[in-house]
Amino acid sequence: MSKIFTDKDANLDVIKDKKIAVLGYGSQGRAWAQNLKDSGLNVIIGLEREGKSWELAKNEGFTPMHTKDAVRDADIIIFLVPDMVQRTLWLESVKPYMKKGADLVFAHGFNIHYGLIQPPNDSDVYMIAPKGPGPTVREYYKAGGGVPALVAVHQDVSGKALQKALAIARGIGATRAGVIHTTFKEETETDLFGEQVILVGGIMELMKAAFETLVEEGYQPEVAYFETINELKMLVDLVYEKGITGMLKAVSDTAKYGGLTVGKFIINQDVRNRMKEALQRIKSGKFAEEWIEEYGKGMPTVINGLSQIQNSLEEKIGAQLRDLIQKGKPKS
Ligand SMILES: NC(=O)c1ccc[n+]([C@@H]2O[C@H](COP(=O)([O-])OP(=O)(O)OC[C@H]3O[C@@H](n4cnc5c(N)ncnc54)[C@H](O)[C@@H]3O)[C@@H](O)[C@H]2O)c1
Ligand SMILES: CC(C)(O)[C@@H](O)C(=O)O
Ligand SMILES: [Mg+2]
Ligand SMILES: [Mg+2]
Repeated sequence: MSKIFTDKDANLDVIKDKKIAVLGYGSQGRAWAQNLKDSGLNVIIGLEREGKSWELAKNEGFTPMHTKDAVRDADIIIFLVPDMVQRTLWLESVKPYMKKGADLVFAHGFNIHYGLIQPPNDSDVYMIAPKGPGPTVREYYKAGGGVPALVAVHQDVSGKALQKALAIARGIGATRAGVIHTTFKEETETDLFGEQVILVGGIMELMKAAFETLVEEGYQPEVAYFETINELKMLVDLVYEKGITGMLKAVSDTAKYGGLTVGKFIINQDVRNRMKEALQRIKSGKFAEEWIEEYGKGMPTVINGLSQIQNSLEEKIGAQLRDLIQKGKPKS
């Protein structure tokens, strides 16, 4: 079994006197900045523009600075802007202004693994990759818990890069849940695979396909929504709490039999073959190439895809039912 690092393996002392510049105040940036600050660390926020993120950071107790000023005397520089923005930010606002030998830190390996950022030889380069969305990183930390993470070291000039990665993992709460040591390559490839094949792409299309099949066959959309989208959370919660076996034990024997037989008919060998194809595209760098090109064109596929989803029947039904559904949620 992989070694799992927890609080007892991570000491904040190694970074407690360092100035930490968090670049970006979005999904992860906001969560990391607040968690690191609440862990007693010295955090400053670096942003390119005085826009929405700037206002939010200010309203939440930070004094944001322009990136070039934030990195000037930072000891640790954390890239928490979108992956496609990091290279330009690095070249234009970090590299020319950073202190010699400052640490470069990432939450995902994309830019280092695919060679978009070439760090100087005298910097420690490491990663702490939370295995969950930014708002959850904050929510779990505030409630006394944490979201698990992976750590990896790309360059270790000081000989302390892993210790510092674990300290940051502790500062954001991840060592409360468990941290695994990996490589930039393994994190990048598995993270992209996970979000494409199941967490974002797979689950979204499975929900949509099941919902739309029922509606096309004349069933009430509200019934279809409860069945194919809303209840998913409860079954995933059971898997989260008690494993797949625990989930199977909670459902009827009819659901167990139907699930164990029809599940394999739906997610069949063809699907597994296409999963391997998707992984191959990631490993070969083809996906990265395509994503960089899409970003360069202004992300038309992302913008159109999002707009189609926003205007879909399942989203309209979900919006109508959500107030009522939320009232049924446990209050704790
Ligand atoms: N979103 C997640 O839950 C998640 C989970 C694990 C790892 N990561 C990784 O964390 C990093 C940050 O991702 P995110 O989703 O938190 O980013 P995000 O999209 O939420 O970042 C938005 C922030 O980046 C800044 N920003 C946006 N566009 C910019 C531009 N053109 N120039 C300069 N600054 C700009 C702004 O401060 C903005 O608030 C990425 O490497 C991502 O892969 C994200
Ligand atoms: C939250 C995810 C999907 O796990 C992350 O990898 C991301 O890129 O947002
Ligand atoms: Mg990701
Ligand atoms: Mg991920």
